[in-house]
Amino acid sequence: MTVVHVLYGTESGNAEMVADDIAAAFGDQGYETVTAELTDVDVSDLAAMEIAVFVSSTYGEGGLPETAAPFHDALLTERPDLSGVRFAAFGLGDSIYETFNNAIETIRAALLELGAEQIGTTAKHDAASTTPATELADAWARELLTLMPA
Ligand SMILES: Cc1cc2nc3c(=O)[nH]c(=O)nc-3n(C[C@H](O)[C@H](O)[C@H](O)COP(=O)(O)O)c2cc1C
Repeated sequence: MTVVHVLYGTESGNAEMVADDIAAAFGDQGYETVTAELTDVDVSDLAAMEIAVFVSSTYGEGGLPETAAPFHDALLTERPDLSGVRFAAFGLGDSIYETFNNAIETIRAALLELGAEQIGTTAKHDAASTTPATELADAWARELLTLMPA
């Protein structure tokens, strides 16, 4: 069965919890999952991933978390051909900021530019809402599972 890579960038741990939840939802359905922080992902390994789920919070003025920025820089420098990669995207942010959830859009844009194809909708958790990120992650992962290739 397809291996699902869940790759996250975080500053204070919320994206890691979400990544763990998404991996658990896929694991429950029999998928093999690999969860990794983006600092530990080599851009040159990305092209071989059939399915990658990106999870990232936003920091500063709409910037990437420190653990995701080097990965994004490397993507734009090394420019791997990602035409065989399907990805899904889950962002965490806070609507108090004008730059709400910018980081996941930045990552999405780079992946699409390099030929990767998105599956499903981009989730955008709002820390100002009453919905816990893990609750949104569970619902979103269930929806994503229905879109997975056989
Ligand atoms: C200093 C600081 C700056 C932030 N900047 C933004 C921002 O520009 N846009 C946004 O949508 N959220 C912003 N956030 C909200 C975080 O993205 C949100 O709290 C998220 O859940 C943190 O996830 P993490 O624990 O995985 O880093 C900021 C939070 C902090 C503490």
